[in-house]
Amino acid sequence: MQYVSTRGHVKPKGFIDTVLMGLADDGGLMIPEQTPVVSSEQLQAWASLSYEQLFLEIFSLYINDEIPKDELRAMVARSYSSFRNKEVTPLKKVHDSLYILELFHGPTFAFKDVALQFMGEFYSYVSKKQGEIIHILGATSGDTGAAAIQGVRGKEGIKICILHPHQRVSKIQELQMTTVQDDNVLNLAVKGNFDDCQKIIKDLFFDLKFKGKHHLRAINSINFVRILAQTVYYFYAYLQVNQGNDKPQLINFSVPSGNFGNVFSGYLAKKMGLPVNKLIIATNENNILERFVRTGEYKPGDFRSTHSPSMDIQVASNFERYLYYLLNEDAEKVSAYMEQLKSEGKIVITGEDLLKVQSEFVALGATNQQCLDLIAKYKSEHDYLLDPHTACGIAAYEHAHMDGEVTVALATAHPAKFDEAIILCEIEQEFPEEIAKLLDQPQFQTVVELDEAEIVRQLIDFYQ
Ligand SMILES: Cc1ncc(COP(=O)(O)O)c(C=O)c1O
Ligand SMILES: N[C@@H](CCOP(=O)(O)O)C(=O)O
Repeated sequence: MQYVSTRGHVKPKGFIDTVLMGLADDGGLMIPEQTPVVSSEQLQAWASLSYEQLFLEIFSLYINDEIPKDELRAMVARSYSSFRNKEVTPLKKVHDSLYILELFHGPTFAFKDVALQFMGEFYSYVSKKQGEIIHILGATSGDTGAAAIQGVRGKEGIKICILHPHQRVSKIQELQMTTVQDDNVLNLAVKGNFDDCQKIIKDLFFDLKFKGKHHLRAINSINFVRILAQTVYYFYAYLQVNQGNDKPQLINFSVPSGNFGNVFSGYLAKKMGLPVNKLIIATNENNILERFVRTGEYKPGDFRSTHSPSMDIQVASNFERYLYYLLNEDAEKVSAYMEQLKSEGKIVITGEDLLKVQSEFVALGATNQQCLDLIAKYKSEHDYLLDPHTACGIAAYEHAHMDGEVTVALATAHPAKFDEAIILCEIEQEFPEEIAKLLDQPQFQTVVELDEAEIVRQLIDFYQ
């Protein structure tokens, strides 16, 4: 399996080189040259596998044996040994048509742990085996940063710098990142929003001289391995829902979305042959994706701070990967569209292409009030406490009226991370011990202006 760029100007690369490259050198995103397809017989044969075994089967379709099987198995076992539930991503039945896939049982209580625990192992492996210098640079709206730091803290040969928007993440997210004292961790709190942070890191990754000189590596979902690791739980959920069914059912997934990484993993799983009906894209009031699915116009709007801060994102970086497939893998067309987005501030998809989008996705941008109402409703009707991101997912599911079909709603974070919203619903929750103990710890972070030159100075100082 070789990997190419959505913009067509990167020579095909193997798996490890693709992960190390992160953002494609031509500014695009790396994707597999062909998508491996899993037959229905193969899928059935996977039904009895554990999460870790399923991970190995799916990864073996993509990694060309570049990591010996026994080493990969050990990396996967270590990655998921830190999860509090042995199923890794357990599925809870709400009623016959709705299941909740809990993705928050990892060390930092959000779905990012599923991929980033493995990425920590991966970077450690290439650092030791290949002597690669690993200087991670990432941007976060709160969860990726915490999970990435947890995945590599204290690991030899690795340094990590995370940019987060100052005072725009939840208190627990901030504590998860900034109470880590290991020398290989730097937190820069940027006086801007997540889109600003993401733009800065993308600019730096695209400066190939700077990237090469400082050995920059990506942990955001611009990195294909993040996408791939996230496909595993779509397969796992499908197999769990259909366990023992003679006639396996097509299912819908409702996915709280921001950077479009999680839902793109679902799209990839579907491309690989997973019987998925609709992918429901749930956003908050930063509803660029909803507007895109409804009208075909992809146009970043005004940034809003909401009760689901991790999804306070206007520029969805993985949208480009979807565009590539929508445009029949025509890299020249993708490049032209991305150029247009830069120069005119929007892209418009029309005609057959728009119908195709609408046949694959349903989308809703939940308002702040809808989000809070859903949290209160599920607590009182189902005694289930949703976090505000998951609540947007459930709001989108209810709006889509998928009655009579089976939908799996992805629970992307634990409510304890977002008590600010839970309190507004007049609900008191008990914090898990791992979260409660963060509250009285000292914090380490450097607050910086939204100034790329200043951020670069901080990075050079840290990486040397
Ligand atoms: C809790 C939570 N839910 C949903 C999302 C959105 O996921 P994605 O960016 O993959 O669309 C994020 C952040 O990305 C998140 O942290
Ligand atoms: N919500 C994310 C934003 C970054 O997304 P990523 O999937 O590209 O890492 C976060 O919590 O940081």
